[in-house]
Amino acid sequence: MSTTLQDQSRISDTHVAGFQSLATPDDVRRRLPVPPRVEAVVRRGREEIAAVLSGADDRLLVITGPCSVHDTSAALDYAQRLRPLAEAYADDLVVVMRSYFEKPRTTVGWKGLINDPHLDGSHDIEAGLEIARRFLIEIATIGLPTATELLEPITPQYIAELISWAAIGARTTESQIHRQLASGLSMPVGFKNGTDGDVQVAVDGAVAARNPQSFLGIDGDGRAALATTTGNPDSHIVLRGGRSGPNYSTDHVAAAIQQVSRSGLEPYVIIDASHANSGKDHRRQAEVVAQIAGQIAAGERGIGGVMMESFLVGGAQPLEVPVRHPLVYGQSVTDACLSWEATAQLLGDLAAASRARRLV
Ligand SMILES: O=C[C@H](O)[C@H](O)COP(=O)(O)O
Ligand SMILES: C=C(OP(=O)(O)O)C(=O)O
Repeated sequence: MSTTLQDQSRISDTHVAGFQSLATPDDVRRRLPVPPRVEAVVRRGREEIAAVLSGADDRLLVITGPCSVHDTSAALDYAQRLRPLAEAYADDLVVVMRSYFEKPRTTVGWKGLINDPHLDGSHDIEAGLEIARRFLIEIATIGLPTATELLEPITPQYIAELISWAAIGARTTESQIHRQLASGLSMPVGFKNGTDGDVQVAVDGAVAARNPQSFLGIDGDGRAALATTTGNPDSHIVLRGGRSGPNYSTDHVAAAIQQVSRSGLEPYVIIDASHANSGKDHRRQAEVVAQIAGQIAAGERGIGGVMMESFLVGGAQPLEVPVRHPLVYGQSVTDACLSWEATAQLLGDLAAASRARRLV
């Protein structure tokens, strides 16, 4: 821990136990550079997602993967299984792997692999940033674009260049910091509706992100910097349900499309089948995906994408930090996930729905 002028003051940081300097974003990027194949996968992913969400590509975006990555080997195993299906359904689906390292908590809990990569409360964030970056390179090397939630305004400097789709989550969608951040990001960004179910905050977030912004950030050297952005043309909204209930029904989708259109956004939404749309019940999530597939097959063009929380083993297991007992391989330690078998079936159903939509 370093000693600073602030440490010598008795009125500053009275509730701070310490600061620890980290490697700068440029240090980490130099240690783990982007290979040309990875750059091509990230770029293609971004372009295809943007094309789907602007109506230029009539396929369906499917974002699928674990609620959180806690064991990179199991998540790589998932990616190896997902890749052949992504290829098989490439005429109908743009498949992107959920690779979530930052978990927003309702109150407290494990905050993800970047914050606590050893799952022991040591909060080795420097290691977490490198593990996340290495993992994203590995997934892109397999040939899959990745999706993540960006929760902290500083982490993007370390990992964002490897990501093809980003979410601003339900708990931060109304935050000016996150809207400003999204305005400078290089990939399409989805704003979730609020935890109370309010869709307008997501629409407002997407509009704010399309505009140029000036705000406080850090540069590649880790120094405080004035960041000026040009605005992100590929911001959109994600329906995830809320305390007021689910919002994936035909009526909810029609209302949301009207709402985004009124604000000047393209008439497309992504639907998250998990979270408050499924009550975090993975069995219910499968029913929600099936219902959404039905809407798509019936010709609903406003559904640009579907998100599924999915891992190798269905459900979720409790996580005690530090971990004292072996964890079930390939099972979520945060929200309940669809099993691999259920996911494979649903990917086929969504591909069939996307095909059917072209004929309506
Ligand atoms: O997706 C994950 C969770 O829904 C979110 O992080 C909140 O989790 P919590 O309510 O268990 O804290
Ligand atoms: C936390 C998540 O979602 P939401 O912001 O919708 O709760 C998530 O997708 O992991």
